[in-house]
Amino acid sequence: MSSMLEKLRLHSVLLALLMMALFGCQSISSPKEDALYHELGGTKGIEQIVDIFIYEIGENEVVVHHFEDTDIDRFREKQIEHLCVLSGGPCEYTGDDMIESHLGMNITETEFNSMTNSLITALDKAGVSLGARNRLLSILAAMRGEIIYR
Ligand code: HEM
Repeated sequence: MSSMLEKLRLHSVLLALLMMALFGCQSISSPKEDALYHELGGTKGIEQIVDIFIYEIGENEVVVHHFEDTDIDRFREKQIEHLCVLSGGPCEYTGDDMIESHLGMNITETEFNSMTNSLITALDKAGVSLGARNRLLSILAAMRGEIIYR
């Protein structure tokens, strides 16, 4: 009985290896893991989104005062990495976590919503589809509690 089980186990391992050789590892684990990353236009697209987003923040009177002492080059780099990772792209986020990044800012709900609107404008201007935009926004909305009133 146990050798039968061992044979079965061996067969499934061999089958999995065969599938991996035929289709690649990704298609077995999760075929669409990086779909959002591609819908945002990959790294080039995300860079463009973040550049427009930074411009929109500069035009946003509700939130811009928070950025008075911010190193914008670092902010740009960390935003690009962050959006890349959140959308399933092949990147590494090297910035601070969300609580730490916004500590002492006492960001209000109104400010959070206004910042989200600036991002929506940026996604719109970059030509991101409504579906991809909404998927990204729902990922970001989940971080709200880590960001406001810190
Ligand atoms: C879901 C919403 C948000 C996300 C995902 C997010 C993400 C980030 C990231 C990745 C960084 C870089 C961290 C680092 O430098 O290591 C950052 C920094 C920063 N964020 Fe946010 N943020 C959000 C909302 C907001 C809001 C609503 C405001 C202000 C109203 C804000 C203001 C800032 C500022 C000023 C910095 C730079 C801090 C510094 O100068 O060191 N963020 N954020």
